[in-house]
Amino acid sequence: MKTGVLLVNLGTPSAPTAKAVKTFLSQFLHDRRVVDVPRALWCPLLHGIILPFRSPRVARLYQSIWWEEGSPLMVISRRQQAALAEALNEAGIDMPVALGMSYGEPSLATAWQELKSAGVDRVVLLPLYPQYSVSTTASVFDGWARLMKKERLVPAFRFIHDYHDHSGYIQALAESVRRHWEQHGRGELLLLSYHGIPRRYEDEGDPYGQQCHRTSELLAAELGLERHQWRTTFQSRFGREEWLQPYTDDTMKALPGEGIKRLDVICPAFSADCLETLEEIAEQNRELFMASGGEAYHYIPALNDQPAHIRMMMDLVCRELV
Ligand SMILES: C=CC1=C(C)c2cc3[nH]c(cc4nc(cc5[nH]c(cc1n2)c(C)c5CCC(=O)O)C(CCC(=O)O)=C4C)c(C)c3C=C
Ligand SMILES: [Fe+2]
Ligand SMILES: [Fe+2]
Repeated sequence: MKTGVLLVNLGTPSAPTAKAVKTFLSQFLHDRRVVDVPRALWCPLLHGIILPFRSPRVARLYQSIWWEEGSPLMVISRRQQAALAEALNEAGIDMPVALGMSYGEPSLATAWQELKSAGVDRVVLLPLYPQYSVSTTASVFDGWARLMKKERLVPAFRFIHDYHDHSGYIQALAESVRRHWEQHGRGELLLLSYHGIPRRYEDEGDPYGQQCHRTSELLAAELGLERHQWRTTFQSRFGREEWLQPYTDDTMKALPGEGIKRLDVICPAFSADCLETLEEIAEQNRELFMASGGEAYHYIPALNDQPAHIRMMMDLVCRELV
């Protein structure tokens, strides 16, 4: 059998324009794993208010972080794909690596066609979400299952569920923080900000929040931090419902009043930098912290295509070869 790797991430608009953002948001926000409100209530709100008003506003945000080669999330994902393929090749492992996105292009279908053309009949699916969530990981599984419905011969496959406590992941994060401290000095607090989910999803069994807290504990232990030197928060709230707490933005406003003026922020749930880290954390939240009396604010980049991150991906994938 020939095994191939399918790296999956969320996806991103094809251009920083209102039209492209609307297309992307429409596909994303129609996914019942992401928004589970009954369609009769959700669709009028989505089509009447959210898509027309949010798309131009969010397009301006994408413009502020867009790179010459494209959306940071896409550019970094392609680099990860190339780096993993090279690492496998150097190790003498013949395993094609494809990239598929849950929303937009390259789709899972495009990625699967690439693997099929390379003669792959066994697939290791690696959703690049360290912490399992119904809104991300389960949605990758749905996308794969939908695709497989069209196949007569379903390939053998393995699905990497999560890696929130994988030692290579924790060490890669720790290495990144230490390197940052060596280059920029050390803040009084390390804030670990994770993408949020509605609190209700957790109440209904999503282990995401618990896995985020476990990642934080393991990283803090690896760095030898005392309990008052790190904190976990949740960002990127959407809609009126309660999401996982404490909220990142409220924490930013409160920290200087608690005497914390120098802050380091890392976003462990994002395997690649994107709008939610480069704009929301590195820009918007910096402004909140500084306007509330903060003096120094450093965003520590996502693991992206750092060698330690690629080594971790290789380990995750190679474990599935047995
Ligand atoms: C509608 C509710 C949302 C849930 C639940 C959600 C969960 C979730 N998302 C990520 C990672 C990413 N989110 C990104 C963008 C993004 N997320 C939402 C909403 C929810 N996310 C929206 C509406 C958007 C689009 C931007 C916006 O309109 O604000 C991205 C991609 C960013 C990019 O650069 O293109 C990522 C990655 C996780 C990990 C997660 C739950 C665990
Ligand atoms: Fe709709
Ligand atoms: Fe999101």
